[in-house]
Amino acid sequence: MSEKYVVTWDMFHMHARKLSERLLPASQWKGIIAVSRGGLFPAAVMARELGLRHIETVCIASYDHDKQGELNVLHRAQGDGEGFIVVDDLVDTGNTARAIREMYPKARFVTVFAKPAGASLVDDYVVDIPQNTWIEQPWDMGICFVPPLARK
Ligand SMILES: O=P(O)(O)OC[C@H]1O[C@H](OP(=O)(O)OP(=O)(O)O)[C@H](O)[C@@H]1O
Ligand SMILES: O=c1[nH]c(=O)c2nc[nH]c2[nH]1
Ligand SMILES: [Mg+2]
Repeated sequence: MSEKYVVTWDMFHMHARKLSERLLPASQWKGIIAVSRGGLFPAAVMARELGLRHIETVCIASYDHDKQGELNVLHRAQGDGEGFIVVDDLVDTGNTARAIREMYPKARFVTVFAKPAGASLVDDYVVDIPQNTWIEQPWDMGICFVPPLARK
């Protein structure tokens, strides 16, 4: 990927709150299925905002840092997703989203970020990101010392 889009915790929180607002009224939902691990972060914010306490996971992995491999489903919440919000942090190529859609055809599937190749696979998302851009999520970063420009 040629570009980077750095996400701070503050911005992530703000976007996840915006996504929650669009899912009102909360009474229509039985709970949330988080696509672990990335989806755990927005799921926590959404659960708080919508007053939902039934949280399930579907544990699916495909990337070794930025290299995509085969989809590996380690655990899945039961059912067809009826009455549930399925949330992931982002949709990129759409491979994960396609698998999720098949598993939970009746759920409302949302993400915080979406790149063009996968955007049409989700019911809603907050931020458009170009396809050539890697999203650096706040949980993958840390605060570090930056030497002053004039240091020898
Ligand atoms: O649209 P795609 O190209 O499938 O990519 C999107 C998926 O990739 C990342 O998860 P990853 O598989 O890296 O696992 P993680 O959530 O545990 O970090 C991200 O959290 C999405 O789930
Ligand atoms: O942190 C991440 N940033 C991305 O842009 C991405 N695409 C797939 N998986 C991803 N993980
Ligand atoms: Mg993920």
